[in-house]
Amino acid sequence: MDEQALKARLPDSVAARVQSIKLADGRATLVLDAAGLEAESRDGLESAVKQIIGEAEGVTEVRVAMVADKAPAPPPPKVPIIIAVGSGKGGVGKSTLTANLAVALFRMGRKVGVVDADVYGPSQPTILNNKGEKPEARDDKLVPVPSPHGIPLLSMGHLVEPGKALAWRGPMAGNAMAQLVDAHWGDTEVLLIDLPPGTGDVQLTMLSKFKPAGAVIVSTPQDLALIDAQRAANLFDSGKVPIIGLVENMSGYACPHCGEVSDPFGKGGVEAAADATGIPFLGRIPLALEIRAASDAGTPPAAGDGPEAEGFQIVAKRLSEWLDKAPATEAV
Ligand SMILES: Nc1ncnc2c1ncn2[C@@H]1O[C@H](COP(=O)(O)OP(=O)(O)OP(=O)(O)O)[C@@H](O)[C@H]1O
Repeated sequence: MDEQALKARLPDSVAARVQSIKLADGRATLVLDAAGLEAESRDGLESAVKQIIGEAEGVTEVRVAMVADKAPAPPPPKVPIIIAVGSGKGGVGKSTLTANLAVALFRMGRKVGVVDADVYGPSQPTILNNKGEKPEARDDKLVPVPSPHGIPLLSMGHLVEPGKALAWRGPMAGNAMAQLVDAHWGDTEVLLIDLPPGTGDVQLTMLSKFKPAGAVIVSTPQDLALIDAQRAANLFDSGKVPIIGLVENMSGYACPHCGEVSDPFGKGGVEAAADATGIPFLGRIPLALEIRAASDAGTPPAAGDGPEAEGFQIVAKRLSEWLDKAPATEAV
């Protein structure tokens, strides 16, 4: 059998890639043009050629060399848009808001993930209901843990025993946060980061390593909480992170017995502060026992259609409008 007859055994699409073919002493040597092929297709091409040519009479060995002028450019890694959720002080409902915003955005059709960077008091595995699960690692990066509400999550709560991270010093906490963000987020479009309260190392690491596209700040209507919220806003401002807006949590309490609405922390303070500083006001979430009970039970109100879902839906809608116009996130 001569070389042309050997080439004729190959399908046309493969034969078109043959740059040279030689047959000597039973050994067939082919040089194939592999331009534009991904690694998997190259492997497939090589084994197909080896098989077809190897079956020809008089061929005892097949050698295939692939050449390509240019390797195909790998697709650019997809980077989710990072939104930080911060507060000046603890206990104002930042974690509750983050989880419910994620769920509300998901129900609006967005692919959302959550990073629980609150290394000192991780509560997202409880709220999003995947406590006790452990993320796997692939190629030195963590794989987010799915949750029943459609939100993949990475939390320090998945990695350390409750309370263990309390003794961590700043850089350790910052590094831990970096591992949670720089993970296999797949096709996640929006990553909400639940930050620890205040303006410490985790926040600084985040600003230097993964600059968020924007920040949402949560406050209660109390004067002191507002001053702290302003401090958090200043931190984002100085890191040139646009502040998407302020959310007032625990505003107005409806008594479950008589229905009377009272304002344990004052009313409208956050909106007034937003007006005064020119920061957009995204909405208010009432203080409701159901919100607390639902969070503890791993059923965030935004996953249902009860009255407690409404405030979260309004804030999520405003955030979604902001996302439509958001600038591209800088590479992670
Ligand atoms: N609107 C609300 N109505 C009733 N309870 C709420 C509301 N928002 C939050 N809570 C409850 O208040 C407590 C603190 O909320 P959360 O953990 O979300 O605050 P946080 O700001 O993230 O606190 P930390 O920073 O300390 O983790 C939780 O028990 C939560 O269920």
